[in-house]
Amino acid sequence: MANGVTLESLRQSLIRQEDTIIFSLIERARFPTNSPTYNESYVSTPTFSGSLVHFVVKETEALQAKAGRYANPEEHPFFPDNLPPSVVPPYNFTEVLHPPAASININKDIWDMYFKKLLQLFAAPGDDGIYASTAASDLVCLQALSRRIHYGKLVAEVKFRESPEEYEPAIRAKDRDALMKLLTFESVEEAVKKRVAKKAMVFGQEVTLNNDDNKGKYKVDPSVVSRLYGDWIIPLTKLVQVEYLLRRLD
Ligand SMILES: O=C(O)C(=O)C[C@]1(C(=O)O)C=C[C@@H](O)C=C1
Repeated sequence: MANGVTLESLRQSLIRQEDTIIFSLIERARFPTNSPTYNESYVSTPTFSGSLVHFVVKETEALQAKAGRYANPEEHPFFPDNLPPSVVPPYNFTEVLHPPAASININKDIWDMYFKKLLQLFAAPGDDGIYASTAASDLVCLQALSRRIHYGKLVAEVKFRESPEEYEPAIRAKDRDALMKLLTFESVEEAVKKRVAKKAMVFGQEVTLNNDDNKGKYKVDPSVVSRLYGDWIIPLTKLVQVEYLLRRLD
């Protein structure tokens, strides 16, 4: 494969990204749900009105755009409209993806999934007033999830290059179901779900000098992490793969 990218190397990266995602969930779980962070009338300035989390993500993305973050094809902003240009020298990222990939950004779905489904599964109900830090940890979670899910573009490219003759008829027929079948490896998905639960146990345990303390107490419920992957993260990664493949022959 050109550029040294293989399905195996991409899977290794997805495995490493599990660590980032699980640590980000553990950090967010330090805070209770803190619902005022998501109140649409919390911030009102002459140039912005909306929730605190929206404000923090939008303003942070503007700064990171200036620092060149979104010149990297692996990064996708949640609020792409009116982002300022980069002020840093351009880096020549190797082009692995087919150019229409750039039009795929499912962060809106990721945003909705995170706030409507995921958050209440791992943040305890309550309000401690620490809203700015809560929003900052939400941003870290969202960026880690977005990076992982959009990695589907690379995974799909490699799968296509490995067997174009299998994918081309389904792409031409715009047959989403056939593409979904071709790109699915159930045994890999099962391994991912088991591994992330195990990582949540290891990373989220209380570490004490007395081995017997806190047995079975985790900072984020391992079965919830497994469910986040099985019900949302993997399906959205597969959705990105289908979207990418549908444009692969454009
Ligand atoms: O490893 C792959 O082949 C992927 O496409 C990644 C992934 C995942 O999201 O973890 C998605 C679809 C496959 O069924 C297995 C795993």
